[in-house]
Amino acid sequence: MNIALIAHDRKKDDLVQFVTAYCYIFEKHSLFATGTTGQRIIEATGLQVHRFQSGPLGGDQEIGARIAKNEMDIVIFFRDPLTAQPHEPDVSALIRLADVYRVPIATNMGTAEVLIRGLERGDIDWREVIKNMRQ
Ligand SMILES: O=C(CO)COP(=O)(O)O
Repeated sequence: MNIALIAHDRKKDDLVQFVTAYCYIFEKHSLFATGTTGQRIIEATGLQVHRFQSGPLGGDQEIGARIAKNEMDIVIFFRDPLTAQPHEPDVSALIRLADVYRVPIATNMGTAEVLIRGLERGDIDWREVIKNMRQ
């Protein structure tokens, strides 16, 4: 599965902790991230992560484009709801596209936990079926 990992600055420690804890699951999948988030994950875990641009420079839009092409299966996006983001329209657009294409998205650690355990159990295998149907 292709998994997008994104965190706003004040949530990056949480995401690094989360990915570290579930490293044994993440290592079985293809990981993508916005620039700085990806760098932090690589440094902390040694996992292979494809990095897009940093969020404010278009990284959210790049991930959104992958969703629109049905190339992203899961999005884990630890948003900071208490800090204004200069690229808020990009953030909204990414979340909107995940809803348009029914891509499972977690915007906080509580939901991410459920999502990643579901992934491990095979609850998200239907994504592979959808991808094969559209090919
Ligand atoms: O701003 C972001 C998402 O909206 C994250 O971007 P960075 O991972 O480059 O900090």
